[in-house]
Amino acid sequence: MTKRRDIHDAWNEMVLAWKMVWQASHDLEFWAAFMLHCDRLHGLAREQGLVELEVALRPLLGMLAGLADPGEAQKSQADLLLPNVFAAVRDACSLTPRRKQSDLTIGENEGLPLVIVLTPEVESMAELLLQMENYGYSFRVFSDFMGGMQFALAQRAVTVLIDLPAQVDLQTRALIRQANQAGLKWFAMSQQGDFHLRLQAVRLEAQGFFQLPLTVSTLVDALDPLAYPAREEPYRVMILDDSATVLASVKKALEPMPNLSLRAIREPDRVLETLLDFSPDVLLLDFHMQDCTGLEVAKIIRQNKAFESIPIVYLTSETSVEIQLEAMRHGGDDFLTKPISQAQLVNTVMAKAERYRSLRKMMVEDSLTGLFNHVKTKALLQQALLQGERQALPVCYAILDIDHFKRVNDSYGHAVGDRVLRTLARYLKQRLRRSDVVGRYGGEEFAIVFFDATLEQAEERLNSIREGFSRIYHAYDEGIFSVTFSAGLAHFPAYTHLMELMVAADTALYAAKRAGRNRVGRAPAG
Ligand SMILES: Nc1nc2c(ncn2[C@@H]2O[C@H](COP(=O)(O)OP(=O)(O)OP(=O)(O)O)[C@@H](O)[C@H]2O)c(=O)[nH]1
Repeated sequence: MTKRRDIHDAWNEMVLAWKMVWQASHDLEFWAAFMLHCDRLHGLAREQGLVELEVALRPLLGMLAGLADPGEAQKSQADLLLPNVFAAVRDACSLTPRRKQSDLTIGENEGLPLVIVLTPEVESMAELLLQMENYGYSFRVFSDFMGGMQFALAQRAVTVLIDLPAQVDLQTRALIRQANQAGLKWFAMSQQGDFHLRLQAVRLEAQGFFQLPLTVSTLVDALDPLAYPAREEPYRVMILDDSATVLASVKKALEPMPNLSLRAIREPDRVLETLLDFSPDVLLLDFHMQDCTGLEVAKIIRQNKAFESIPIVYLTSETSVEIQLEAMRHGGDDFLTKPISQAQLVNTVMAKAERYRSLRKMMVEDSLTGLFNHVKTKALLQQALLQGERQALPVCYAILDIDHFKRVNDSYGHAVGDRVLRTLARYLKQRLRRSDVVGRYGGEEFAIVFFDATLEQAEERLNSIREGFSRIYHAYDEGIFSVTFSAGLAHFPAYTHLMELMVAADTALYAAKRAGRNRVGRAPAG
């Protein structure tokens, strides 16, 4: 994204120094360190003839030069000046010059979900939006609401954030109506959070309301479902019935259902292979077939550990309660008595499938972060290794551990610690490919499986994630802080067995910790 790496790096260091000031604005030493970084950036700007950046830095340097007894007032003053510097840095580093049509541009990357912000207070958004860039969004901020909305519509923005004035004027109403008509989702934001304004936002069909100042986590929580909608796979329903008439009527009832995929078979001896291949969320099973009973088929299915919890619903004309109870004792979950009403069939199938899905989700997901849990991550790593071996493709495995996480809990509280874990989880998911596996290994440890990636590719990706994550601010009651992580990386085929690979990554992680943390360690070639 940048062609002036040194400017970019100097700015990042300046931001890190600023964070220290933010946390202790009375500490002169932190101010002095911050000033050194400002000086350095200024020097680079002069060397490279970046006049805009030089000019933007001048008031800040002037203020810092006269600093004697710093505190909150000086912090606020610098807070006002920094967005200008930031905008000039962006201009200097941008591959393409900043387009004049928007007042502030964050994230030039093509393909990133675009968010448009309409606000008269353009500069006040700069820091927040810089943070959001780390989460994979690109932003345009407009003070001209009309121009901004046109841009949003033309560029198919994911959403628009509109700074609502206390009295929503006619022009803003017209713009909002235009967005609603085009199906463009928008959020209201305002310094005020009074009932009257919230009511107006609701009536104007806002997706949500943000009271300013806005935190990164609130914004990401609201934007993620729009930008990255969860891909809900259709429920898979399998039916085994030797009657063509029953199959036809079940198909007629279920096939038009959206979000449902049906697989029908008539031969009992194909049941195991079809279960394996189709992996249904519910099985409809004929109770009386020519060659065997449904009860016998259910027993065969339940002998197999992989299928022991699939819901089985019998289709039967059997009305004897005793026989039905006997069948339930042997692995059945429900009965549908023929002739089956369409509504009853659809309701039963959906209820069973939904419950089975959420049960399976609970079994594989970590409840805090929504990532795969330890057991599932390990199983997926094993699967990736087998696939890598079959297809002669490299597989990398990384274990990540947040640095000094105990201090985060001790200094800011367990709840803030939990939020950091969730932030890292979300950040990892956003920055990795869909084909990569991300899991929470336990505590403050995470694991990644990079499929079909060389050690160099995985290391580069991991380092970029590590740097990005270290730039994210985490908020607590009284300010902000940042954290880093260390990682250990090992790869297949250098390590062919699961345990060898995991131990190698673990050893590399501890070497990275010993070497000073905030780095990626590589396991030796094996
Ligand atoms: N908030 C929160 N903390 C957790 C969770 N699981 C583990 N922890 C904490 O994570 C911390 C891990 O601390 P240590 O193993 O000493 O390591 P560290 O402080 O990260 O230090 P290094 O790994 O050596 O950089 C402990 O304080 C645990 O209580 C969790 O789910 N939520």
